[in-house]
Amino acid sequence: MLNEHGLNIYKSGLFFFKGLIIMTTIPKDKAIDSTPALLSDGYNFIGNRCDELGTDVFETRLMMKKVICMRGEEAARVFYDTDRFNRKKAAPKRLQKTLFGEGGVQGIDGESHKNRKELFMSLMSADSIRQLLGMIGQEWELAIKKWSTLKEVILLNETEEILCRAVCRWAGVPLKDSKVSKRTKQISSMITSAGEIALDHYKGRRNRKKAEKWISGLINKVRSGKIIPGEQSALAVFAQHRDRDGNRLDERVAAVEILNVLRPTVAIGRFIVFIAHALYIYPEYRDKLLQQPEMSEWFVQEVRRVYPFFPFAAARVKKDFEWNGIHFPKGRRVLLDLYGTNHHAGTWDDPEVFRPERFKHWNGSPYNFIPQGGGDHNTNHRCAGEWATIETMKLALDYIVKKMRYNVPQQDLTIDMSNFPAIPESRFVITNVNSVSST
Ligand code: HEM
Repeated sequence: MLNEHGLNIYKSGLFFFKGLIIMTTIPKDKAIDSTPALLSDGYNFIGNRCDELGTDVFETRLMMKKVICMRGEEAARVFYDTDRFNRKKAAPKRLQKTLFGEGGVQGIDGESHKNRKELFMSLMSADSIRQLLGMIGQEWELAIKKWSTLKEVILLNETEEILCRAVCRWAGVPLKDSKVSKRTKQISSMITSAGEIALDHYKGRRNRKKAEKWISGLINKVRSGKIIPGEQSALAVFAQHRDRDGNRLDERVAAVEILNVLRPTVAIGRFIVFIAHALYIYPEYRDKLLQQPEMSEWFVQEVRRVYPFFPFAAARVKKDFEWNGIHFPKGRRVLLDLYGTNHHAGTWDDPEVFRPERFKHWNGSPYNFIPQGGGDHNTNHRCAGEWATIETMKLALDYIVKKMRYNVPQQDLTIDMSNFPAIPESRFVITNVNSVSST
């Protein structure tokens, strides 16, 4: 489209003069509203448009509202600048009703965010993560024994149960054997329903309500002294925390935050399925993993980089600012493409190729590899559980490669990139599972 000066306003790099300031017109998506395109392009929605427009930042409309989309290391650096962006009212309501919950750490800013985040980070000491891994390891041992008696195993469902049992124990949340399946399904539904429409979405909302009620009940019992969880457990930390004025967290908000520990830990099951998928597609890495101790970390990082999980992070412009000559108006919703940044050709050679060795030379930037958000874990909204996730994945890789044998029968392993969150259609079925003794 041409503007009144005959310039194509959809392309980046064109300038117009406004007084003495040189402003770049933000490249614009051609569609009147791109919501249908978001649903069909899925994880590639921002990347496809950036490639078409020759830019890393463009404006579009989603649900008829203007949104700025960005990708890449420099964009991430700006996005995580807390002087420029806020999280209040940034995430769509439908995500709050299913995935995140309302009133939780994801949607708060400034001092209150820092204080709340401290509670999460206090759970993530090396010692505490070691304890979690110990519990997950015990569950893996039991699960592999059980799987060897089964005709077939759906890896996603089973690993979610392993993680649900372990994280509840670690978090001080009592969970009877008879309730494991029900609670795992409830938690898993919060994850899958976030991107669903109609019925499945409402099922997710219902499951969130039930889970919040369950955890609120436990918080009540802790506060009235009916149960005494481990001192440093998530249940104790969130139920007993008092702010500077001596006030407790609202019971429902505390429940949301405890679920902010349980839910994403169960979600690591998805990354474990991607590990199994990658080992199936690239079997040559099995030997490398046995021979090179560093390979385990690189492999896990490459799985987090290549496979689709969290597509975007959302924020709102805190006050008007200019970046690279582009105007960001106060209040505008901005989406940072997490998946697209991990696949950015400016940072990653052959970004679509699965090559764990690339992590030998990764520069460790907090802005170019951001599957769980970027910036600083304490002061930004970067995932509190990132280290726990990496260690849990390394443990799973160890079990899958060294402590069990299995077959991968014919099945539909297609990963539909328009599904949020994406997963192989079959959820990864394995058969003939045998445990391998370590002697
Ligand atoms: C399955 C693996 C995981 C993925 C893909 C993941 C991804 C993410 C992402 C993308 C964010 C938001 C970043 C942003 O908004 O800038 C986030 C935030 C968060 N994650 Fe994770 N996460 C995972 C595991 C975990 C685990 C294991 C925990 C806790 C035990 C956890 C706790 C949190 C919390 C509390 C936040 C909010 C942080 C804040 O708002 O300051 N996550 N995660």
